[in-house]
Amino acid sequence: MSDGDKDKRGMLARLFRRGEAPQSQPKVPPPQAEAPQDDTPPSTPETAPPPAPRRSWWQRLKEGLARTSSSLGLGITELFSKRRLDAATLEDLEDILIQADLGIETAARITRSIAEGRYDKSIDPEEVKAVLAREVEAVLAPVARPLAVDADRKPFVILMVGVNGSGKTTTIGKLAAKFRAEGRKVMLAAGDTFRAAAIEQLKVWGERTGARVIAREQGADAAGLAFDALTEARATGTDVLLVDTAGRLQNKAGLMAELEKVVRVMKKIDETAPHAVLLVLDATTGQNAVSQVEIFGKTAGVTGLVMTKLDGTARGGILVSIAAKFGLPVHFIGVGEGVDDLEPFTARDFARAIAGLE
Ligand SMILES: Nc1nc2c(ncn2[C@@H]2O[C@H](COP(=O)(O)OP(=O)(O)OP(=O)(O)O)[C@@H](O)[C@H]2O)c(=O)[nH]1
Repeated sequence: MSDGDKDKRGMLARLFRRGEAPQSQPKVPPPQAEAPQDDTPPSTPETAPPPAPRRSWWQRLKEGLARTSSSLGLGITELFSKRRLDAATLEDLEDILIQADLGIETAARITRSIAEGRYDKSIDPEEVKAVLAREVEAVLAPVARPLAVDADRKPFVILMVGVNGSGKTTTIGKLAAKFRAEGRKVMLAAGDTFRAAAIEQLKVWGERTGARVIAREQGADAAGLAFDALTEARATGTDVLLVDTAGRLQNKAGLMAELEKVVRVMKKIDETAPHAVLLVLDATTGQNAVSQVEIFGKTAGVTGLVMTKLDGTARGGILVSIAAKFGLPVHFIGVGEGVDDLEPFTARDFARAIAGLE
């Protein structure tokens, strides 16, 4: 079993331990079988114990970004509790911001804003955090855009792309749960035909969310699968088709060519498809995410971003760097493995959470 397969199995085990999976053992259908069609939104069985009180998204966001905010917060508190604002303090502040991956431009913008009218004065660290939040929000506001699902496009096709392990399959599952909760008919295409565990993982998400899953055996042609899925989704009045793809390294030309083929083939059925191409970025990969945006943007025509695993890094500022550099819409962020740990991206909440404000 590869490390990736172990990761996936570990992920599933953790989800089930946390009680987010069905009450019974997950029944993973045999290879090539498809999850049963189910048009009713998922419901809680009558015998199920009452669910534990849910933490709000704000609580989960704050906890998820705690590594970044405490590292920034500690640095800022240490710096400003003893010193007056001078050139050296500003330089140290800039270093702290750059270390959190906020990017050189944004770091300079924040330090400029702090310096204004405060030179040679003592400053409360909380005031610095408030300026940080304000400036980060200003950078992020133009890119915080909800994913608009056009109901006239039936199905609305969402292609998920990204490097290995960035969180594509998990994000598809979380999005399927959201769309199902909105009463939409959802189909999942297990286009990550490279790895058997990815197909199995998507089938489990299909069972959990009541979304039909179109899957084939490992190694099958991903473009053919996407073609069949789109044909069936059209015929069955599906609202949203989410297409998974194999994790690919952005420097592997063959895999990129296969991705282009998936897009080409879907256009034979609907020339406007895919209607959204979401690049899933793992926040823990740091600055490497920048080159992923560049290459996937050229190859796959990325229309928006999802950033996952913001809970796994002290450098969550990478999202701010990417926003400032590319201006691509950021639709969702993930701060954990659970189904509720993905939410639409909002600039103000993210900025306040990263700055450690209440
Ligand atoms: N902590 C944390 N883990 C996450 C998040 N999103 C996904 N993961 C985990 O990251 C691992 C990889 O996620 P997958 O969804 O399998 O990634 P993938 O991009 O489909 O991977 P490939 O199939 O290899 O291309 C899994 O263990 C997920 O549970 C998140 O927001 N936070």
